[in-house]
Amino acid sequence: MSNLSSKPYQIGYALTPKKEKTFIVPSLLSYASEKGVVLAKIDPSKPLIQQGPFDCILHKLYDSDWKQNLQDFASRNPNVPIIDSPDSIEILHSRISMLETVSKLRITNTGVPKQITVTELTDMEDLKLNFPSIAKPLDADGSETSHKMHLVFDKGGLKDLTPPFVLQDFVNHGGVIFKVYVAGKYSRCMKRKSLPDIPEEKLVNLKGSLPFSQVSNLAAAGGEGSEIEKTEMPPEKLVEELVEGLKEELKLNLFNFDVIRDGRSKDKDKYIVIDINYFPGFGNLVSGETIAVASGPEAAKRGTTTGGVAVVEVDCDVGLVNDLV
Ligand SMILES: Nc1ncnc2c1ncn2[C@@H]1O[C@H](COP(=O)(O)OP(=O)(O)OP(=O)(O)O)[C@@H](O)[C@H]1O
Ligand SMILES: O=P(O)(O)O[C@H]1[C@H](O)[C@H](O)[C@H](OP(=O)(O)O)[C@@H](OP(=O)(O)O)[C@@H]1O
Ligand SMILES: [Mg+2]
Ligand SMILES: [Mg+2]
Repeated sequence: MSNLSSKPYQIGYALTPKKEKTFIVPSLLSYASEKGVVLAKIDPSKPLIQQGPFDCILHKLYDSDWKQNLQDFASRNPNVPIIDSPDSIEILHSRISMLETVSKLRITNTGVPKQITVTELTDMEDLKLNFPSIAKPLDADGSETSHKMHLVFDKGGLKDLTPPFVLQDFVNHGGVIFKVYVAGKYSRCMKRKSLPDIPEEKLVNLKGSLPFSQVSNLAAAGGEGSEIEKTEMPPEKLVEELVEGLKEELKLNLFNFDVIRDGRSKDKDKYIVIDINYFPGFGNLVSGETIAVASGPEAAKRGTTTGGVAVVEVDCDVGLVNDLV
């Protein structure tokens, strides 16, 4: 598939400087232009309707001015695919509504860890809590603080935390996490280093809480004989059911979700979803992996955009390219 029209296909992108640096890489721009695709930087401080013209909008900004700007543009350009809809993205910005999407799926052998929302630290005494647990900021809006987490070993560990947060059961899972990247109709599951297990016998000596942030971004522990190498991938069918179910539920083209094996279960094929992210770091895919994103007609089928003609190909060495369907 390639751009059959003589006019270049214009993708307008609105990203933070950090995201632009990791995603709009020189190899992407040159590869895109070979396909008749131009990636044009949007100035989010100016009206979108005065920029362009655009055949597709790709964005990962969340402030209210940008949302209004995008809405004004969409109302005048109903046929331009927006990847992805702010309303759909919003569901992932609360760690409660995020995981509720998984609970709605009717898929056996999967689920989410138990979690409670803590809005204030009073009245914790009579709460039945499991330890160890993980305290995660309630908001998962991409801010620095949204990744600041704590392992909590006993009730005393709660006093240092700042509500609102979710207190999620810590589930031993063998120190390896599975990150499933979804881009339109394509998906890839990859292994990444995770928090190590906390054996019962160690727990008795652990008190209070321990801060950490974004362990899954640690360089893959790879190497011969490492935990990661030895760890089996989840059943393909289960991953596929989760991909299709979450695509339907979330109505998103670009996302990934974190899955861990449930070490509490006697069934070694029980896996739980612990996190879902909009427009993650596709460049983190193992080099040479190539996935393609179908928005436009694919997305239109799910009613997230109204048509449009974008199939984009992500190659972590090259980045994101758009082939017109
Ligand atoms: N319920 C859990 N049980 C065991 N380990 C967990 C659990 N939840 C999270 N973790 C560990 O903590 C890490 C960070 O958790 P999570 O992915 O929810 O945070 P995040 O800041 O949203 O990360 P990301 O960078 O993937 O967006 C996970 O990669 C995993 O190693
Ligand atoms: O290893 P991955 O690709 O999962 O790392 C992602 C991470 O999961 C989140 O999606 C980050 O986005 P925010 O949650 O908005 O912080 C991504 O950061 P970004 O700067 O690439 O958007 C990480 O790459
Ligand atoms: Mg995660
Ligand atoms: Mg996350």
